[in-house]
Amino acid sequence: MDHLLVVNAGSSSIKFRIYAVLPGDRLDLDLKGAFDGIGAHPHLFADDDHGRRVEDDAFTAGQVPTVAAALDRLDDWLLERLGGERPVAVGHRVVHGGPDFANPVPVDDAVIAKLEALVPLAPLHQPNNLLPIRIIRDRLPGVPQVACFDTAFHRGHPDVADRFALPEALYREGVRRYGFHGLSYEFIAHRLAEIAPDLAKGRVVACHLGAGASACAMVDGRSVESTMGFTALDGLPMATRTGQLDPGVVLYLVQAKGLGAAAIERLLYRESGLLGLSGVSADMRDLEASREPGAVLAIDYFVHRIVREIGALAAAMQGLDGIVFTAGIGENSAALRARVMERLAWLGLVADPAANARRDTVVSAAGSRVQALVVPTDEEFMIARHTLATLRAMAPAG
Ligand SMILES: Nc1ncnc2c1ncn2[C@@H]1O[C@H](COP(=O)(O)OP(=O)(O)O)[C@@H](O)[C@H]1O
Ligand SMILES: CC(=O)OP(=O)(O)O
Ligand SMILES: [Mg+2]
Repeated sequence: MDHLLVVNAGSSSIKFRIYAVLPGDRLDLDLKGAFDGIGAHPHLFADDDHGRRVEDDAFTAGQVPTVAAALDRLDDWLLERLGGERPVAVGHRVVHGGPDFANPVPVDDAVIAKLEALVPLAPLHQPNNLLPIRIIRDRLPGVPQVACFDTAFHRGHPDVADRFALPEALYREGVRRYGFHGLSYEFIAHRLAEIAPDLAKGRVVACHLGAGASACAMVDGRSVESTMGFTALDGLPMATRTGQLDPGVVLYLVQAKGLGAAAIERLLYRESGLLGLSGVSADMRDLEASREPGAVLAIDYFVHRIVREIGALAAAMQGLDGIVFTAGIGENSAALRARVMERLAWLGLVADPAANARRDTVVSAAGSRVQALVVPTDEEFMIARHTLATLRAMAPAG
């Protein structure tokens, strides 16, 4: 039996899957797990194909301070799970594909060098995406690896959505509005076509609200706008990232306060967002449980910006047929969804509070002009499909 390994290394977690590749290239999940809470409350867990927990280990922050440290513990364990077998391929999420990569690609040294050059544009993610690629290249030489990009799904944007109002030369060298969370949005588009085919053909704003957060405008299943831009800093506020910020603030930090690039990067990527606003936590669960004024403000700001962006994306599409909530916060916080839906009443969205509390798929009321859905995302499934398709294109089965 052939197996496929999928690795989604993020800013604070490594999600992994092992799939059996069945005849007709159907994918059958064998193992699903994650090392999450890295640097805070590290936790390694995995479930087998029957959903039984086969691994459940908690660590101290000091034992697993970084994604690199987590990978150090994870690689032997994962190779053991493969039982000494070499997977047919390994698929990876890579956050930034830059101007060169609009599709998944087989990884070689030249590709790694190009992706390495994009590290400054995704400092929380790109180094963590490249590390497992290097580890597997060393430990399983010759096993094909495929990089699947968060930017790829957005590459068909109309020109006006792809640009900043900067001189053309900067656009040509790659200073563009790429958009991220593309694997997640591609999965949502795929899933909507199955569960709500009419809506899937319409105008939808999908809101990926996790540690990173963005919204994507989709028309007939294709991305036409994203709140994220050149980097995954733009748009909505996130766990520790600012979201949209007047670039004049950055000039002020340089000119009036003498901050250098490293200090600014730390501020914008790691000390801001829900954490910076609240002074309490980067985690929505902590904020929802807190009565601190900062925690209340952080959630108010998050809701305000989500609603603002949905309005802007609806205007960009000249109308709105539905919204989708996904990722950690979007899938799990009924309170957050309720507040967003309440503020979209003017667009014709009528919530169904009981359905929302139950986390039904459809959380808007029957007859609501704008539908609202909760759709759990599955970036790893999308990576697996792309990896297998890329593998088949490399070496046609015969
Ligand atoms: N039950 C819940 N209620 C509110 N927020 C939640 C809940 N469960 C998870 N979250 C939030 O989801 C976020 C993580 O989302 P996730 O999509 O897993 O992030 P990522 O993959 O980007 O690390 C956490 O910040 C946490 O606050
Ligand atoms: C692009 C991005 O922000 O990803 P994540 O939500 O995994 O941090
Ligand atoms: Mg994520």
